[in-house]
Amino acid sequence: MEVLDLYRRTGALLEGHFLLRSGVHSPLFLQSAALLQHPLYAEAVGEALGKLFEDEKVDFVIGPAMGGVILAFVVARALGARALFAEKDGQGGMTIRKGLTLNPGERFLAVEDVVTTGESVRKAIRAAEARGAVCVGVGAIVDRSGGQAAFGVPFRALARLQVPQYPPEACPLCREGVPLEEV
Ligand SMILES: O=P(O)(O)OC[C@H]1O[C@H](OP(=O)(O)OP(=O)(O)O)[C@H](O)[C@@H]1O
Ligand SMILES: O=C(O)c1cc(=O)[nH]c(=O)[nH]1
Ligand SMILES: [Mg+2]
Repeated sequence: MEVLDLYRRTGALLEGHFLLRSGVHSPLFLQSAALLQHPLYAEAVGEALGKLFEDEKVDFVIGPAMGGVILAFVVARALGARALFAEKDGQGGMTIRKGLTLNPGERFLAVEDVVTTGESVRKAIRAAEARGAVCVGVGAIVDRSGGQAAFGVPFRALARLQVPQYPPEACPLCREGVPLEEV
């Protein structure tokens, strides 16, 4: 499966001038919600990503909300595991709501729609580790970190992209006056 085609086909591959979560600017943005709103595509992505981790015997899959919620569900379904999510805690971190079951020693896979710095999925990992679970891998639909993101466990993605990104003060799109979009 060529996932970038799915992004393109569903109008999820945006070109322009975007502010990313990490504060940098980029001419390309992957709007995963536009792809994952299609259950059949979401399921296909979940199966393909799950396949990359089928030997890991995970108890649950967790993703950082919002982008990681549907993804964790479809990957968990493909692996026969539980699906959890971590939520922004309003203080820069992520938390897992009390009602979600999570036992010390359980093995989990963390999933993310798009990894740029990896900081968002790292926060979800920390939230699960704080409850005693053990991270055995990180999966992403797209790794756009340019090989920079690392988690100390196997990190696998369905696609890897090399995309320009700029600190705001050195952004050529800002200099050209292209309006900045906060998606
Ligand atoms: O690797 P990073 O530098 O952390 O950037 C990537 C993150 O940014 C987006 O989430 P965002 O928090 O913007 O919004 P969401 O609620 O739609 O997931 C995306 O879903 C990733 O979680
Ligand atoms: O880095 C981000 O914030 C980011 C990049 C991207 O392509 N898509 C997304 O949802 N977030
Ligand atoms: Mg996200």
